[in-house]
Amino acid sequence: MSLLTTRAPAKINLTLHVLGRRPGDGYHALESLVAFAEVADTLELLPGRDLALEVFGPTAGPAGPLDDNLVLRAARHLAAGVDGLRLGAFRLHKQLPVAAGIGGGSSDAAAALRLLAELNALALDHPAVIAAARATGADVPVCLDPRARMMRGAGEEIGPVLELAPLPAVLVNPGVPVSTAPVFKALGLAVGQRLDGAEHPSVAAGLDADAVLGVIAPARNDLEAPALTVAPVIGEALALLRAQGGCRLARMSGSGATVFAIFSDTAAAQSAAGAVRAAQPGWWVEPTRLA
Ligand SMILES: C[C@@](CO)(OP(=O)(O)O)[C@H](O)COP(=O)(O)OP(=O)(O)OC[C@H]1O[C@@H](n2ccc(N)nc2=O)[C@H](O)[C@@H]1O
Ligand SMILES: Nc1ncnc2c1ncn2[C@@H]1O[C@H](COP(=O)(O)OP(=O)(O)O)[C@@H](O)[C@H]1O
Repeated sequence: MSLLTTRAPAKINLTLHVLGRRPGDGYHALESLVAFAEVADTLELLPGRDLALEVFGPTAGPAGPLDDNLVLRAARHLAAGVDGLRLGAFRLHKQLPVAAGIGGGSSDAAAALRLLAELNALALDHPAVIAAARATGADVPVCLDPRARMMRGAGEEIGPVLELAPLPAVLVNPGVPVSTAPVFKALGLAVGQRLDGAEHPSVAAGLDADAVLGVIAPARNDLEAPALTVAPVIGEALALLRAQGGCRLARMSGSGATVFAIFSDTAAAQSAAGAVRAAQPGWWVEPTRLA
């Protein structure tokens, strides 16, 4: 079989409610409306006997050692679950910011599972594929088929595709890597402790942009306050986006530091991205659509 290719889009948590900290594994129980951006890493697989990986692109260095790369980890988990799995050499073009709350590594891992599933004629809902996704990281299952949906539990419960209207948006990363674990830790929850914030609104399928805004505006990202204590520059990025014409909502994604803003239309998003780039030339700024 010849070269297989897929894109690994940035994951955006339009909402992220923390319900509490589970007894047992101590992971946090979440309720999150997840969508995906157009901006993406790219992953290729050249089928062959041995598992290999080459990483290149602007954020290849920050992604860390090759052997720890989530692409290889996901492939090894799947190989452990499927006898005689056909493998090959991956080539990852890494351009998403790393440790950024947009699940770049998780999306790369999910992309690796998609390519291996294709090569081995496995369905994406094959139990071994699901198990490998879960074993690789909490965010990997929702990235397997990257389309807007609800994510619950620690990330293992995935709702149906919601077919939301694409939202014109701008993503901004202020250049500070933020690891996920310290942000959850800064919430300060004891194992078994539950939080009683307002319930997550229910999200119907097929909503237009106004209706999506109506649903997410009163919801929240409960990791925003703890992330601000770890990286106060997140507050500057939010303020800059909120000051742009046509900005309807600005919020942090995941555990940060990337923030997103939803705009009234694509032209407003493009012009806001230009203004943010001019004000902060060192920041990562991407006009995009979320769906
Ligand atoms: C916060 C979220 C929201 O989508 O995204 P990111 O900010 O990472 O993009 C995810 O829950 C992150 O998923 P992921 O980055 O795959 O997490 P993992 O590698 O499995 O876990 C990293 C660490 O985060 C904590 N963790 C993660 C998920 C969760 N539901 N509860 C947790 O407490 C644990 O301390 C764990 O050791
Ligand atoms: N393919 C990959 N891309 C990015 N980071 C990776 C990858 N493989 C392993 N990692 C490691 O995973 C950690 C989390 O990365 P990432 O998925 O970018 O975080 P986040 O979900 O917060 O955006 C990084 O610190 C990095 O060392």
